[in-house]
Amino acid sequence: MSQKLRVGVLGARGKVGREVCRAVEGAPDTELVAQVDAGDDIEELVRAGVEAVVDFTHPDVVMDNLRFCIEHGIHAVVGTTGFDDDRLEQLRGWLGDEPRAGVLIAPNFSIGAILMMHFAARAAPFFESAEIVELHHPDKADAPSGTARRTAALIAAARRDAGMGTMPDATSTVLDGARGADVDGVRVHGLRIRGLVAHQEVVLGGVGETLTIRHDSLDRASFTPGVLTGLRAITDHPGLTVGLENFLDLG
Ligand SMILES: NC(=O)C1=CN([C@@H]2O[C@H](COP(=O)(O)OP(=O)(O)OC[C@H]3O[C@@H](n4cnc5c(N)ncnc54)[C@H](OP(=O)(O)O)[C@@H]3O)[C@@H](O)[C@H]2O)C=CC1
Ligand SMILES: O=C(O)C1=N[C@H](C(=O)O)C[C@H](O)C1
Repeated sequence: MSQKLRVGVLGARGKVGREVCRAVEGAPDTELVAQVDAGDDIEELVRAGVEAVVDFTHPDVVMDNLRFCIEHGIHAVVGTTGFDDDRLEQLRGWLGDEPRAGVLIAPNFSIGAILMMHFAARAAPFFESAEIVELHHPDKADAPSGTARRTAALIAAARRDAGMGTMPDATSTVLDGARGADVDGVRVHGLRIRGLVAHQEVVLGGVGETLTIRHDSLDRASFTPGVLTGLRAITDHPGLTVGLENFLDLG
């Protein structure tokens, strides 16, 4: 076997970070050489000779972490949410025209969730209506979820490509928020319920029928096979990649 990839985890003591550390330690081709959490010194990544980091921290700190990694030529596989177009553009600027590092931003690393998004985009042109319900644990940092925002963007693009207009909705809303958030013209509804992990339904509707596509992450271990896939691919993909589906063959 060739040398193992030297991996550092940012957010190592967090809910997902802990699972990622376990997975990196357990895989035959990766080696966990640094664990960094809030209050630790990020320079530890350099001291430990990290080649690629995994970041599951917080939307407020992830950009500083990535700037450090890019400046030091360290590849990054990022699960942390909060990436809008402005942030992606900023990352492209830091990476420059001849990037040394690869950065993967993935709104969701679970294979089922990626397929759910893929199927929703494929189905969207066939239905007049489409709305998203995302359901998460109440300790989640942000709403709507990164997955819901990405799904809405994919559905909106599929509808645009198919020449579809706005969705039917004659409601006059009497209470703010009653119809959820408008993300690229797609309504997104968020639930925060103790006991849940990460779940999403896409409800599509046409004349006399509905199609519901649902995904459930029942355990945070669901994110780790995708993280390992990202680590194995990122060293050969300098520059910015958005979405793990770019490293999977979805047919
Ligand atoms: N893309 C995907 O597949 C998934 C993405 N996520 C996203 O990942 C992020 C983390 O989620 P989750 O694990 O549930 O959150 P947690 O709050 O459980 O974990 C985040 C960890 O990062 C630590 N942290 C804060 N600041 C820094 C810093 N500057 N450097 C290093 N570590 C830091 C936190 O410490 P402290 O608590 O002391 O602040 C905490 O231990 C969220 O944005 C979430 O939405 C989650 C699941 C899947
Ligand atoms: O915070 C979480 O838990 C999750 N965050 C990601 C998101 O915002 O989409 C991925 C998954 O839904 C779990």
